[in-house]
Amino acid sequence: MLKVENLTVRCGAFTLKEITFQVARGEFFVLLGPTGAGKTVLLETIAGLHFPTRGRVFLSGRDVTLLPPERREIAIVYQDYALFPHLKVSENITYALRFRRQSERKGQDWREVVDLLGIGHLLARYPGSLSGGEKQRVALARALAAQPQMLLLDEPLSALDPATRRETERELKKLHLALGLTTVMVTHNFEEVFALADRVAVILDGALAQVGTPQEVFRSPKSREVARFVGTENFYQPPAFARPDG
Ligand SMILES: Nc1ncnc2c1ncn2[C@@H]1O[C@H](COP(=O)(O)OP(=O)(O)OP(=O)(O)O)[C@@H](O)[C@H]1O
Repeated sequence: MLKVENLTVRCGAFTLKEITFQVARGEFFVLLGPTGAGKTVLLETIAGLHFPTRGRVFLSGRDVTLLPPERREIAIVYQDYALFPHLKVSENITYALRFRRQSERKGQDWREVVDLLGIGHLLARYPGSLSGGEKQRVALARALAAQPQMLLLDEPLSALDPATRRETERELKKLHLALGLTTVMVTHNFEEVFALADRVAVILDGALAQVGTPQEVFRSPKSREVARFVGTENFYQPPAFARPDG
């Protein structure tokens, strides 16, 4: 579904180095790493908001490396929701559909997404009157109404209080199971990885340090750096063979 091949991206003084991984259709894939590791730059390169200096991005076998964002059929949702304050919730959700012909619309109707997210009662309200959790659901509904091939989420839950965060996490899981949409999410929250991810990629200092299921990455970190990041105490690397002097 998504194939990222040898991706190198320069962003100011920062470089994302030779990133290669694949995400299967319907998979929930998480990019995990400390602050400044390059997760957002990677996500935005997949979305077409940065262009790589080397490497390729393929979506369903199509090389989209040089395509602008609007031709990739990808939706991206940020932690700050980015809703239009002067438009009602319903207008926010249907915003991207205004220029589409009926014949181009496929899959589920936006009202089904509204039902799945339980936000039907909010349609006539303006974003300013919504709670953080409600805004995030509306932002998700707006992204999904455009019927993307893939959903990108940049720390979608990090602005929420712990209780709302867990509730929205469950909603996200439910939505993913219902729609089967290929999803790539950025986070530095370990709990979210275990609650949502089929597989996780650990990004450290602009490089991909390990990819695997959450269990594989947390129980068997491949390097001292990954072990340190995931907080594994019992990482053991046999000492190098000591050569006798002389
Ligand atoms: N447009 C830009 N111009 C210059 N440097 C940038 C730009 N965007 C990102 N960077 C730099 O690239 C590096 C990686 O940033 P990025 O936002 O991808 O990190 P992150 O892993 O998503 O961190 P966080 O978890 O804090 O969001 C940072 O050092 C950042 O300052």
